[in-house]
Amino acid sequence: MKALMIVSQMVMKEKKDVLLSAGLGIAAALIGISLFGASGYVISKAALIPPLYTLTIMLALLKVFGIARALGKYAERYYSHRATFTILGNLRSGFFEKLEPLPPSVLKRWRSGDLLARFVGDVENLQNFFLRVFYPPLIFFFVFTAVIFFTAFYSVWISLTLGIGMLITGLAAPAFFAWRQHKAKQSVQAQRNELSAEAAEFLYGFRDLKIHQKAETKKQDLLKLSGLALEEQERRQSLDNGGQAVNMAVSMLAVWSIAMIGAFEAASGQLDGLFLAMLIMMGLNVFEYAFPMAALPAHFADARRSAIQLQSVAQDNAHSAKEPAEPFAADAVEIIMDDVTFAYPEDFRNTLHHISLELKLGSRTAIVGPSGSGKSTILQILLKMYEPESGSLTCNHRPFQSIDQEDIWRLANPVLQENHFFFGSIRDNLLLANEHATEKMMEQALKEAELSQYSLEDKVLEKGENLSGGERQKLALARAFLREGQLWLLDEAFSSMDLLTEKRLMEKVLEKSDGKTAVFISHRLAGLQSMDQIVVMEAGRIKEKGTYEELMNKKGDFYKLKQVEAAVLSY
Ligand SMILES: Nc1ncnc2c1ncn2[C@@H]1O[C@H](COP(=O)(O)OP(=O)(O)OP(=O)(O)O)[C@@H](O)[C@H]1O
Repeated sequence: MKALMIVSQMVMKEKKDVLLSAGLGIAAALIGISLFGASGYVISKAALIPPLYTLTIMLALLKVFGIARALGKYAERYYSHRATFTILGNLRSGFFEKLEPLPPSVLKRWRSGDLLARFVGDVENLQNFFLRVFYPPLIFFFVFTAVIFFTAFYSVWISLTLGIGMLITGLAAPAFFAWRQHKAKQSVQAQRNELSAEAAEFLYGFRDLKIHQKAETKKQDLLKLSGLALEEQERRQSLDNGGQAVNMAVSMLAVWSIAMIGAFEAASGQLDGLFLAMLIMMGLNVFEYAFPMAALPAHFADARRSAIQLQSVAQDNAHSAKEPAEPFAADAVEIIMDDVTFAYPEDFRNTLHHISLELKLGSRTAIVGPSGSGKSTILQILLKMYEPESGSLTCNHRPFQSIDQEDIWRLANPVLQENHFFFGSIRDNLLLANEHATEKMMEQALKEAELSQYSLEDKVLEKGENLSGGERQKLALARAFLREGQLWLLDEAFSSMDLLTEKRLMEKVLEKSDGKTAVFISHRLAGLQSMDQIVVMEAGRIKEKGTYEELMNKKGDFYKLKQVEAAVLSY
């Protein structure tokens, strides 16, 4: 319920439009019922051949009712749709605002297709909350109460019949369908989210599935999910149709009863026969407002599920949200990691054990070690993507916890193992690193990253599919050359390049990052002489630390790794 309260609050933010549309909706409905009632009365009156002026006045009145009803309906639609779309916009931006500050580590917990489906489908579902859940009972209650009250002046029994019809269509039938809806475990949207998550994975992994001849199996799984989603949609449709049919049947029965009671009362002189047609017409019209009540439980359940699904993403934000930190900026960075132990969320083992590391102002550190030893994890922690379990980190003597992630990212100049490239041009992808970069700066960066064969206009496909692995790394370096970060973090930034290109570009990076704090993660051990310290990792622990000379003289792990590398290269 708490989730729906948040949506209700969002609806009430548009109080003016909501109240206007409700007011106009009630007015238009009452005018419409009056129009029908008055038509019935005029038909009956005309049969008694009244003076011409009476008929003229009554017909003029009908025309006024007709115009007023049309205007009222138009205005009601205008305000209710304006409210709906503003609410939809607020929901979208509200959800995005909740997602935006989420650290990538939290976002990674969600499957991309699922997240996208939530962003589109669940948010869209909630727009129905106002039009199909909030609004219909309001109109239903006011219109029925007014008509029951009005008819009571003519016939208590007809008024009572309308009251019973109101209870059945507005309470009993929706309660029955709410119970049926409650029995359904899944919702259409939940099925769609699952289908979307699977479809996204199918598309991402299509090439690998094809190569491993598993595309057909995956396709069958997808078709099965699609079938389930369709089944759910059909079940939901039949529930809607059932609700409509019940309300239609009840309304017909009620109108028929009104006709019978009216005829009996007119025959026995309790009711002036002149009003019989009017009461029947009013009865016929008022039940129109009962039809949306039948679908209300299904829409309510959908809105509730969607609100919960969206809230579950937002809750992650609440968990990770901290007090707003004091802004942090620096011209140079010194980071001290002290006895840091870390485990990935939902991982039972520690990935890093008691890591202590000093990244002094303007120093260069290389982290080496076998695959899986925790090198990239150190970088993730330096980027504040994750918080350590124990131990502390300070940046320029300020605790990491008190520094906003955004401030760390602003200072950082990262070239990670996987860099994302967006569909667009080389220019678009470079501007991402520095939106103020001029054409000249971007051309220079391309040249320095040895990508002069590309122009800024050249196309980049989604995820940089049309670039080679090495070219993608060069483009990532070009981005880094455009940034003015104080903390260079390079994780296997040259791993897809040939040795000569790697050497040249490493020299360029050293030149560009001169005087700035830099961390280089590498499998290769060549060219580390210029590092201020080399850290050797193994199984999440620091095995050795020192300058190149110190480690070579020590003849420990680094020395052995160098020997192995030399042997492999000469092989
Ligand atoms: N997001 C994650 N969730 C859970 N475990 C992870 C995650 N990322 C990495 N790990 C685990 O943490 C350990 C260290 O990984 P990390 O990527 O830091 O190693 P690495 O030394 O950088 O390896 P490589 O040289 O292959 O890039 C590995 O055992 C890996 O399985």
